[in-house]
Amino acid sequence: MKSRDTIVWIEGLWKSFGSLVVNEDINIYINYGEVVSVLGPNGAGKTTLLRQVYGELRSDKGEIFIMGMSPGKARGSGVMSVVPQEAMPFHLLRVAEHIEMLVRLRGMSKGMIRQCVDEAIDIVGLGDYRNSLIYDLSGGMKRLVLVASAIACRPRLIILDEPTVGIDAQNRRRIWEAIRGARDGGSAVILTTHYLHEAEELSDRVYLMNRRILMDGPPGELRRRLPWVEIRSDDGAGSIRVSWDEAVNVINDLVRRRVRFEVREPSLEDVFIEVFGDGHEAE
Ligand SMILES: Nc1ncnc2c1ncn2[C@@H]1O[C@H](COP(=O)(O)OP(=O)(O)OP(=O)(O)O)[C@@H](O)[C@H]1O
Repeated sequence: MKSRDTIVWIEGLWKSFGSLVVNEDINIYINYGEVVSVLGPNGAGKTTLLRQVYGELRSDKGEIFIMGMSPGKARGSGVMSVVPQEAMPFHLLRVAEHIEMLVRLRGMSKGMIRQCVDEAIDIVGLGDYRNSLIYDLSGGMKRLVLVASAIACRPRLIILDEPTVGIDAQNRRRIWEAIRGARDGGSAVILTTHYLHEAEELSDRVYLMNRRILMDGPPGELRRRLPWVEIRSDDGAGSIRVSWDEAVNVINDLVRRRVRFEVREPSLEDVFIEVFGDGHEAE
């Protein structure tokens, strides 16, 4: 619901390319201090949606307000930052120079820049590479430079389109920490990812979309909408999915027969498969 805490308000948004409708009647809100993930299969229209939020694409119909401003105005006033899908940093700059340049472009006052550039470098763990030429960094480290540039000096809204694609586990965790830190500092973060475990770890709320929004809510709430629990036992029965009520009887029986077993609750990936089918590319 829209409230005093709402920073992004999207209502009745439509976008087509020729005859292809990519976003259909999208309604989304994001509050300060919230991480919101937009999830869906390839071609679901996630990037197209984000491009409208950061003012790179014009919507056909509907409204987007960011702190009460149009996306173009919000971008011009420096309240948001973005890491677009497949973005590359400027290769001929050094790490600290890159972050500083992007922060300056957002109009930060000079006195504060040094401190928040250093803070961002620390958060993503690039301290040893502060003065390295970006050209010489690995692909994953270049991604860290982009994320550091986006979170530095805490813009009110941070937009990240698949920020961890192709990133190793250690650097992925650094990006997660950066996102959590931004959230804890009061920024709103909107991101897309195909890594459902990542969405589950990070998000306060998720939107599942395929052209239009099909489901939304906190990950825990969406998981609880699946009416089963999975029990894997060593007695040859393999895995079975039973209702929560039945689970009590099954588990009592396994305990009585001294059979080893594991219980698995539904994950966000199970929700995704339920909504979109199992031909998706989630990890
Ligand atoms: N500029 C464009 N012109 C024409 N069609 C486009 C354009 N941009 C995107 N599309 C089409 O719109 C649809 C949605 O694309 P979009 O990139 O928004 O999906 P996505 O959910 O971000 O996909 P992915 O998960 O693969 O990144 C696709 O069918 C794509 O081919």
